Amino acid sequence: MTTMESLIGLVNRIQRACTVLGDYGGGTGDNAFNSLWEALPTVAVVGGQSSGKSSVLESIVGRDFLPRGSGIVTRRPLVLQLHKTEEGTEEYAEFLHLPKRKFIDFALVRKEIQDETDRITGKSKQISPVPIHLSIFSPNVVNLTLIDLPGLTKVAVEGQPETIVEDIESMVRTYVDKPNCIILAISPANQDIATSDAIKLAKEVDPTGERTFGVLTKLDLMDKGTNALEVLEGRSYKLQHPWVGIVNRSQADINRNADMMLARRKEREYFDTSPDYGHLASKMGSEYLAKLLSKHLESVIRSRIPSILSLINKSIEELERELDRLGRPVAVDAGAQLYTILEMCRAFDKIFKEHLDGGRPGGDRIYGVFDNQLPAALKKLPFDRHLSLQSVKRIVSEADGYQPHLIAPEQGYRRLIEGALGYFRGPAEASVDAVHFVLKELVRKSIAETQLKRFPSLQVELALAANTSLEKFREESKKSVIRLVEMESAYLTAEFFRKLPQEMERPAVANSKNQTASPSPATQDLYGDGHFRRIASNVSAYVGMVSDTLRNTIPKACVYCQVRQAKLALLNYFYSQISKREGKQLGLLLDEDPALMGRRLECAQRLELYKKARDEIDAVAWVR
Ligand SMILES: Nc1nc2c(ncn2[C@@H]2O[C@H](COP(=O)(O)OP(=O)(O)OP(=O)(O)O)[C@@H](O)[C@H]2O)c(=O)[nH]1
Repeated sequence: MTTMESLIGLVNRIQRACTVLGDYGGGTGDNAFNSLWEALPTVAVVGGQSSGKSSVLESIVGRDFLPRGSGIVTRRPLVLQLHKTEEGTEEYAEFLHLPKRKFIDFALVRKEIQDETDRITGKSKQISPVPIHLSIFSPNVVNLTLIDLPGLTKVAVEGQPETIVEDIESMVRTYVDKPNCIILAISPANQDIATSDAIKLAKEVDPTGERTFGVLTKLDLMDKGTNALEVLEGRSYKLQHPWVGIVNRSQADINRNADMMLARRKEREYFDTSPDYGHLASKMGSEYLAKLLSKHLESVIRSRIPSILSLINKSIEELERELDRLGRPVAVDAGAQLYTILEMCRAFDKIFKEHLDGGRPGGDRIYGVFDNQLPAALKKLPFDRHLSLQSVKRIVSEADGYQPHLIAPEQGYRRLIEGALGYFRGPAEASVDAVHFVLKELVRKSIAETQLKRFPSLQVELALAANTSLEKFREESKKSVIRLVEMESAYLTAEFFRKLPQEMERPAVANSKNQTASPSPATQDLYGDGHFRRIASNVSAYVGMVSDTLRNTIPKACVYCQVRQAKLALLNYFYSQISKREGKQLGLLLDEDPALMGRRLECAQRLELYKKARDEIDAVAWVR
């Protein structure tokens, strides 16, 4: 195999693989991947209707094989891959959509193109961007790939949708817009070149004429006494590549079923004997055009190989990264499935702990509960109201009953304190709830940060089990903090009250330093408002002390019962559930989101294509 054959062949193989993956030049563009196709040099045949596109293609191939008829015959792109074979070998054609079937009879090729067109577009005369791939193996061709596109029209005819004119143009544009597309612009010589659809479009997308090959057909149909030298010698419209004139079979030849090889010979003769074009004869005709294109395509491919390779390498990296993210496909046997599940649980557990212990955010919010929420709630408790003068008087006298207290209202103190301590339940329970919600949120977050999102059923089940555990921890924690509050009511710190008389007298002592003779104010208004105010302030001081204690002990209870338990045993409940499952049920847990499975498959296929392409390029690119 020569370099030329292998380079064009390589691009052919990559193009075919792209089509299999639904990634083709005229594609819909909703493809998230870089289109490899777009990086590949292609030759697109464009021209107005009846400009002679089919005829040019057929004479390049040397066979009749394209559908003919009135209206828009080419309604899907035809990717025509020509492979030169050894002299004397049999010619045959093959379609990508019918692998393993060799077409020897080219009339059947024509029929298959028609049928395959209709298969996608229906008989509706609609057009479709999905290409048909046809390979022709023949000693009479050069290695070349051409894409035949629907002919540009100006008006819709019988039964065609109104939009057909624009539809065709935009389909053709998706090909010729690409900087890697070589444009084979077909114009008939018996028409003013200024009105050529092909040249109009080429001018727009390739103003410098670098990638446009101008082809002039129907030279034989020009009016007697006129010639196309202005065009062919590049004066009418200048292109970087020389114009090629062509003489195809006439309609009469076609009707007569004139042989293609004979037509080629007649074309040769036409130029060789032409008084107008004799001096250009060696650079005219369909055979010359085919060789010219083949050589050009090969050199373009060669020059693009580094950029194609770098695109392929970049895509391979992207795909591998995406596959890593999507995860490997799930194992089928129960043991491996259980292993996969446990592995994911471990990963989840690790991430969850990192959120709590630091390294990942979120655990600090629990400290926020203890440092802000709890102290603020404690501060807001309505002790002022509970210990207002009125309320203290009422509670103390109710506690005294018919016998007012003599010195200190023992019962009154108890009732006031017990009443006040009841208020601590609220903030205690609220702290437990707040910690619970932080933990729950961290479970959610941790799940999102693992592979678990791949498996919706497993994810739901695990979240459910984790939350059930958290709920249990919350209950325990509530019991504990309530117990802390109740313990404070159950036994009051006697020492505090033993100290009281001294403290009551402290202001008096202080006073006595200055006014030695005056009696202590404490004794003065023993049963007046001052007495009750003092009781209120004593109770308030005691309650403040309890509040300080609880501010320290409630967090300990929450951490002990909830946070520590979550770290130790969050998934225990899940594990006990899982161990009861049979193999089949395990498999169900690992049911993946179908969209995700599809995506993985797509990535894997594409990765394989790109890797194969890379290997092939490596194998041929440096052969000289
Ligand atoms: N005499 C002569 N007739 C030609 C030449 N090229 C094409 N024709 C005729 O022009 C008509 C249209 O040619 P096609 O090759 O079918 O043109 P097309 O651009 O493929 O047409 P659509 O597929 O309908 O868009 C046919 O009858 C051909 O025989 C030529 O160089 N000389």
